[in-house]
Amino acid sequence: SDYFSSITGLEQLLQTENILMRDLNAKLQSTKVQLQQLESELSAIEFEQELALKDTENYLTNPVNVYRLMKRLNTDWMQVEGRIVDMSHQLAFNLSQRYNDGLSFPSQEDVEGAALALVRLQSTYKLDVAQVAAGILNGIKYGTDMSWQDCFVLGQQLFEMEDYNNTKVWIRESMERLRRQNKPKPLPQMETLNSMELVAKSLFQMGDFDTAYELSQRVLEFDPRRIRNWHLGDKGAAVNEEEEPQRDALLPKHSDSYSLTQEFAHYEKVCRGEVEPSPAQQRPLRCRYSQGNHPYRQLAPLKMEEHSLDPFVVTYHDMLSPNKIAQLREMAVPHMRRSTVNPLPGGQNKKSSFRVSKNAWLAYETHPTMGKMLRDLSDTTGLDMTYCEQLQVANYGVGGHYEPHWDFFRNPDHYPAEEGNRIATAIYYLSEVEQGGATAFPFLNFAVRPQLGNVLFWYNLHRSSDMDYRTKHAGCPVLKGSKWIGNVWIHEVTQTFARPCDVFRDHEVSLEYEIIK
Ligand SMILES: O=C(O)CCC(=O)C(=O)O
Ligand SMILES: [Fe+2]
Repeated sequence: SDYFSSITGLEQLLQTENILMRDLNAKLQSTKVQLQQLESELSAIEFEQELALKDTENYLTNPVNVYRLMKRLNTDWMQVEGRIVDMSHQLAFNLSQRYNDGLSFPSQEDVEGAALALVRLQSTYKLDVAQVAAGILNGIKYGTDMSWQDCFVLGQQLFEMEDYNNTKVWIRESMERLRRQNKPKPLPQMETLNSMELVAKSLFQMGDFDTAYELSQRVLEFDPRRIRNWHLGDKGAAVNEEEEPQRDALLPKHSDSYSLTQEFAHYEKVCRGEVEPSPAQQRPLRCRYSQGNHPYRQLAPLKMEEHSLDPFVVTYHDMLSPNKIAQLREMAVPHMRRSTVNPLPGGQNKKSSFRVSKNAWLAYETHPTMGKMLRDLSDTTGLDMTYCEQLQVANYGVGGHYEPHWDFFRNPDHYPAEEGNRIATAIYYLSEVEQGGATAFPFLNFAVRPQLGNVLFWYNLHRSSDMDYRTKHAGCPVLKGSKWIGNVWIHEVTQTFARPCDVFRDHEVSLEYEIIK
């Protein structure tokens, strides 16, 4: 499972469908030939029957005809039976067998994850549902239209996830699409009509009369007799209060309280690029050549772009070539697992909708490219790399994201005392992203778009080694494309000379950012 969290799993699913498709096609082709044969045999028999019916007595007094009638019934029809049995064997289509053969299928959790991702994108980027359903993202048409059934199933999924606001939007889009469909509408399967009725009844009970009405009208258009399912006193319509406890509130179950805060709404704005730092913040910022901390950089100076001076957040351009990036990603793919959050050493890692991506940890010693990355970082930042975590390569699929968080640990049990906390973070961008997927700093009012080979670097701690709460950051949801990054977390203890501590505690400026607003 966990196919929805990154692109690598999805490729397997595409492969599964490709195999199923070829399978089904082969079956259809081979049975087509057999069906044609049966048809021609049938018409030969029909011909005989016509002859017989025209003049039955004459027909039956001919010994040849009698013999052939006998033979047809005694053997030919048996063969027909055999052929049909063969055909049904050939047609047998057993998905669970394919599952056991090792083909990948998404689980219920995957389908829910994909639905959640779609809704997350819709809300973060303020997308119009009608446009999403038409395969259009921010004005660019990428995919094919969703059918009314696709939209309905998504609405139903959201209903089961108790996200009622979005249920309504998608069910309405589905009904709108159904209404607009000009060509004759084939009668949907009975299960579809049943589900439509069921959702309509639930919406009715929850007080969303408009959507319920709309839905029931479309059902009745298909099958007017179903009006009887709506008669008063109908068992199906009346739900026993005791069996079905009243739902607390019309708030989506999946949405934790954080996503309802002002702070979160502001973060979404930063992801959409609707805010920018104040002029006072921006004025001192420069793009410049820097010699870093290594004499070699006098010949090949670094291209440094400042995003913020306090806290210090910068981009170093062109730190890794496309070739090396390809190598890294290749090395990571076989080890990619669903990302977890805040693992306590020895504790249970947790999957979470807070962070939807896959990652792999790679040891720097295993490949010269990675060793070189560390040396470059050290030369660039002046930091000592003795205590840094293994390289974490992460991949976000469409809808993948990492909600605002701090990289430092607030609980000292989460890091080894001899290494200290995460003093700095360096993110290598190992891909670009067509739309979305920026690294956002909601308190600093900017977001950095992934650019191949760039490194985003910042200090998580004040010089006094207090935590700098202003460094809260996030990976915005990927709207189109797939995002790859390499995280390097550098720890505090060996940095005495590289970044001498301040005698004064300089952390007051960031304290107010600890509180969620
Ligand atoms: O995906 C991003 O841009 C940020 C990732 C991040 O903050 C992390 O992995 O800690
Ligand atoms: Fe982070």
